[in-house]
Amino acid sequence: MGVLPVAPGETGFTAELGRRHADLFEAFYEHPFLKGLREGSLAREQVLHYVGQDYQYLTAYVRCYGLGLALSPDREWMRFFHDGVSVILAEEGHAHEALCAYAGVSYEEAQADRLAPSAQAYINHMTAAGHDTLGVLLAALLPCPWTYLWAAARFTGEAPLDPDHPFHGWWSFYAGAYESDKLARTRELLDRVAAEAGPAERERMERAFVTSCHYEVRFWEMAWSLEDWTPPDGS
Ligand SMILES: Cc1ncc(CO)c(N)n1
Repeated sequence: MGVLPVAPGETGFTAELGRRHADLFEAFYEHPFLKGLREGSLAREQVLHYVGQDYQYLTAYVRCYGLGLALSPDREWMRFFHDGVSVILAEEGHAHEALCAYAGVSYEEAQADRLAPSAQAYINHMTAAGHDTLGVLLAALLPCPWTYLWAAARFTGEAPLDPDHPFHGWWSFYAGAYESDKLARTRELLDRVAAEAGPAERERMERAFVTSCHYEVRFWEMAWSLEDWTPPDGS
């Protein structure tokens, strides 16, 4: 087991989730696609497949924040979802642009016109959570910032990021403060709803969280294997 996503002594619902499912964070970190992002060794078409799908994924993520707005009990929650939407719309493209620069294409050229199966499944899962409770929705949305932030902090914490690293812009974006605020805030709000939820809802929250963790790993696998809708040939 590598570096835990939760600091020793941290308490609360999300700390328990992180501890219980640390194996999925590890699978995320060790996936060959993320290893390729660390080592700067990905094939151009893998990077482009990822960018095209991730653009669509983040668009869906913004829609899920819209569902969160609709479920918000007060303006504090509304501000959280509103600010999250702003960061994604205004900032997160920079991470993709760093990948496009590596592949030598414009952002427009990297766009995909169809979701791959794993991206579609992840989006469907988050959207369904948005029709449950605020707690279940937020639990489904948490692995997105948590896995990336934790991975970026871990990687850039091991050694200073080489300014000439081919994916420097991508790693520095996720290691940056913007996202790290979002993670702390998401965990704080989720801990708060979990404390008020009954056992049945907390169980649905955990299930939603774990499913999203699995989908994070599968998103790498999708990009790594250039997954699309071509039916298996049966051989
Ligand atoms: C699939 C996925 N998960 C998490 C993030 C981080 O925002 C992202 N860009 N894409």
